[in-house]
Amino acid sequence: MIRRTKTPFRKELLDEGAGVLRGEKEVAEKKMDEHDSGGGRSADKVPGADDEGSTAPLPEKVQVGGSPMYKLEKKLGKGGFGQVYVGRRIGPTNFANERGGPGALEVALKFEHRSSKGCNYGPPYEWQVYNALGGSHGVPRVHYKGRQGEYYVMVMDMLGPSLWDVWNNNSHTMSIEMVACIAIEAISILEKMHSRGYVHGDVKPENFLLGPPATPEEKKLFLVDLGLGKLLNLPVNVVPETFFRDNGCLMFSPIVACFVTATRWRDSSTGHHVEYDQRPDVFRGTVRYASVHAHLGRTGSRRDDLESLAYTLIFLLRGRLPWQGYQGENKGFLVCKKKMATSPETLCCFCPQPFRQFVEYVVNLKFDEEPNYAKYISLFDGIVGPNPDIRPINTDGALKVGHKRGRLTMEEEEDEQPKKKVRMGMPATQWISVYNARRPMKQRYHYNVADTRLSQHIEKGNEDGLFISCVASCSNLWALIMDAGTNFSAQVYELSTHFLHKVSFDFELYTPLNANSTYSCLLYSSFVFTKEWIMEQWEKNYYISAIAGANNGSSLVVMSKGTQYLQQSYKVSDSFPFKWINKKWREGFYVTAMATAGSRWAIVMSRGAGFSDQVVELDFLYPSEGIHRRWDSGYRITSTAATWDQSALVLSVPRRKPADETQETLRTSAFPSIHVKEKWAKNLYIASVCYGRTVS
Ligand SMILES: Nc1ncnc2c1ncn2[C@@H]1O[C@H](COP(=O)(O)OP(=O)(O)OP(=O)(O)O)[C@@H](O)[C@H]1O
Repeated sequence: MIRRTKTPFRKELLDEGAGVLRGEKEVAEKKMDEHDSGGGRSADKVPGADDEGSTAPLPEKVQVGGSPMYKLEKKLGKGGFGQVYVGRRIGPTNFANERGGPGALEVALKFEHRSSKGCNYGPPYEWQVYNALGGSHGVPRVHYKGRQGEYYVMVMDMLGPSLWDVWNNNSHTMSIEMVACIAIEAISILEKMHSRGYVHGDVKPENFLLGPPATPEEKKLFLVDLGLGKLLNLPVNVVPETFFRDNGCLMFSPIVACFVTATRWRDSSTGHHVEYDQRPDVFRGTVRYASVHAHLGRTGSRRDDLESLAYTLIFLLRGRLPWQGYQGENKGFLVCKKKMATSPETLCCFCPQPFRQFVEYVVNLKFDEEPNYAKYISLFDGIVGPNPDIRPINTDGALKVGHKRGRLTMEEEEDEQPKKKVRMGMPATQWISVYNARRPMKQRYHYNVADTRLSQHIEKGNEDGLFISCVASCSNLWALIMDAGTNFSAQVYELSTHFLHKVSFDFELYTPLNANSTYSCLLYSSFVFTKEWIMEQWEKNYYISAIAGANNGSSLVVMSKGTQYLQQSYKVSDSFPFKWINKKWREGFYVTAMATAGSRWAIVMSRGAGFSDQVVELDFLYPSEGIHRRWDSGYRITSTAATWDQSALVLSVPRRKPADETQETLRTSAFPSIHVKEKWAKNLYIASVCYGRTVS
């Protein structure tokens, strides 16, 4: 079985991969920009698209893998990696004249340059997927493939226009019946693909093609572009170094793992669902149609294809999606935020009921939940005409799914529990409090504490032998948790109005490994005050042990002596700095404290944190599903922070397992004062607390 390892090597490896993905994201976004501004052009057919293939001229004639000879004719399309041309069969041949099939007079030739990112390890990854799926329901057949000169060439059945072309050529409209037929057929195509263990990963109107016009297949729907897995390829220059660093050829396997899990939801050797993971800097797909989970960097699974299909259908029906038109560097974040904030009712306000129901079903699917394809198909039965022969799109494939339909829906309806809806379109903020099992100890909390009252509580706590274990802020008032069991020997704190709000750059500071070495830091005048204070404390062997930020920009930094930390580094940034965290993970740092002030994040990472692995769950609401999955794998929440938009939870695996691993979390609209006492009665103590966005 291919498993993701929990070694630092894995982090490094995936980070390199993520670098590639960020590159790909730009491609996807660029395409969307073209799409958004031009309005009349398909994302795959943007002006200047020809430039990319200019590394080497395409051959005039092609013959690969025992195929007949083809002459290149008109260009059919172009994507991020490949160029597709009509190939006309020429010359003496033993092949019978066929319309389709291996002897077809006209074929589609897909060229991919050997230096393309999809070909770092040899033939494009898409070839493997076509080997497994080609010719199955809704997937075109590939007849020959091989390399000619600088290009990998795939000879496949010629198809017709894409759904985007049809929509575009029909004044940006499509009839309800047509879209309902597309829904039925597309769900059945995805069902077939998923049943073979694959997910597509880039479902969008441009990737659904009809059969060639004026042929018996002109109303048949096909799904193309099966090569999304290639996006996880690493660039050639990082491969050798990464491969050999751990000095074992087995180190190929994590690469294969991150490669394969991109397009398979089911592990081919074990038959199990692939493991859940979230890497917030990884994005696969096309911004406009991507699922929210894909935006957030979660491992792709069947639900993502269905969510993208839902957006595809609504786009074809309404001609526009509510998150179109965002531009700039922050586009992915803004689009994702808008998707989260758009309820199925709002998204489908001008669409017939079945479309809304479909959206509702698919956005509520769990990571490894088996979609009920038959039920989704049956939603659209009432819209399409009763006679399948005169439907605008052939829905034959769906009949096979439909055979099981009656039975399935009945069983399903009996068993089905009402589901909690995840996307209500109504943002709200709450307290998140995390409780750990501990040996009985004294813990004290204060909340709604104004700046002026802070010192009094802290001094009293110190007198009673308590030190601050965590801090948080709500409505510019502080919450303070003080414990007897921190193991700290001394503590200092700094209340500052200059910590977060004036900083307009990302910056970081390092403590020296020993007190004599020089600091390596960047200075920004507005930050000097707190920065200098922190550095002074670092000199005296105090380390940041808790941090909170208020909406008015002020901050509370608590530094303690007697921590196990060896070195510390922190960063303040406008968006969640996952890339930086990733980099620091590779250097042996782990997140030990987090805070937000307005929409800014402050992250503290430490060496010697006592963790063997760490992950981040980032979402526009409380990421319950991810947390439960992580808990099951031995992770426990160690830091929390939330802005008005997002909540981030850091989960870690401790090097030394506590005797009792119990951890509970609460979300409450008011500070959980009564609940805390109930938890204490069970020897559960507050380990982390924050206030911010947790419901949507
Ligand atoms: N078999 C085919 N017959 C006709 N046209 C095709 C065929 N395959 C692909 N095309 C056209 O070429 C375009 C690009 O193909 P495809 O999506 O496979 O390329 P890609 O480079 O892998 O794309 P992407 O950038 O989305 O990954 C399609 O949108 C479609 O217009």
